[in-house]
Amino acid sequence: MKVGVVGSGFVGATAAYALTLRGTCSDLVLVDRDAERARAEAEDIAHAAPVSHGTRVSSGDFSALSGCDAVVVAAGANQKPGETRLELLGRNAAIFRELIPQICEAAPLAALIIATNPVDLLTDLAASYAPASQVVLGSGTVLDSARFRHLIAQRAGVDATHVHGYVLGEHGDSEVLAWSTVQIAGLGIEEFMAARQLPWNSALREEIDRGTRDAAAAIISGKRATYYGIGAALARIVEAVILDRRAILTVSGPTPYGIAMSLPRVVGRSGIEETLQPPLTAEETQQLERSAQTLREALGALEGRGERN
Ligand SMILES: NC(=O)C1=CN([C@@H]2O[C@H](COP(=O)(O)OP(=O)(O)OC[C@H]3O[C@@H](n4cnc5c(N)ncnc54)[C@H](O)[C@@H]3O)[C@@H](O)[C@H]2O)C=CC1
Ligand SMILES: CC(=O)C(=O)O
Repeated sequence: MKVGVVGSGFVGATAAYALTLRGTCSDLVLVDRDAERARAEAEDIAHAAPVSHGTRVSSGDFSALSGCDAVVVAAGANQKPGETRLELLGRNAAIFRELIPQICEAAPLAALIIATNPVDLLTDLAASYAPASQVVLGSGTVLDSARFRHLIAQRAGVDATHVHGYVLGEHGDSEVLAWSTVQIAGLGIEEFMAARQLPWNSALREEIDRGTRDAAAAIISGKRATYYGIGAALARIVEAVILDRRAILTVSGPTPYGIAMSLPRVVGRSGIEETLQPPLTAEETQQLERSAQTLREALGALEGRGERN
């Protein structure tokens, strides 16, 4: 299995490192318009291979992506403190117009896994710039769902891998924390906390909501970028695709709302194999519709400025 990473900055390099530590692929190639950066990151990550799974790690230009089964796309601008993800749209859409056709030409059989923000809109744009045969999906709210589960696990005092629950909609400020989907040991959050005699109330719920929604801004203000969480999430998504895991992940792709965003999906060799619609409360459904509206408006504004094509 061969995986490419285009954009070898904080996110791309960390995803490559996570893939190396997981032993997901035999070959990994890093590409960046800053070729020296890609070379240096590849060399550094390659030094982890002999003490992990022996992955062959290299760097190159687009032609080095030939034969890739999956390509992670993490090229483009990241947020500065105080900036929203949607504010990156114009800059990163311009990069994608040139970049996506080059990747698809070099690696026509690769599944493209988009991380660049705003990830839902760039997933939509990437799919429109790629041939119809190319699998394209976005990392969506896989990271947000992990943050949500982490914060719930802390309060519940259990292993986060045993906490289930989904963040849906935009990977961004309008995302929907679907509390009705949270399950621990087959119990809803309130039942679980009551069964363990742990405190649970609306203030704790609000604290988890804010902690999930504001996680990126809080990390960016402290260290300029987020990359460990998303690096691990991207490695997990790549693995689900190339190893046909049929994992349930909230990746971003087409929805009945007329825009790409996250819903729980079965992810395997052909990318999104199935989209699932959990039974949400009326309030969650409304929030999801508002999230879709936010994304449609942002894309409409880009089109209005003639910057889509
Ligand atoms: N989806 C998610 O959950 C997350 C997404 N991100 C997003 O990932 C993206 C990358 O973030 P960072 O790695 O922190 O930024 P970074 O600035 O560290 O890296 C971006 C890299 O892209 C490269 N690049 C730019 N244009 C290129 C092109 N045309 N061809 C090849 N390489 C190109 C740059 O040279 C740079 O090395 C941002 O848009 C950021 O917002 C970040 C964290 C989480
Ligand atoms: C930067 C970003 O999108 C995140 O960490 O969620």
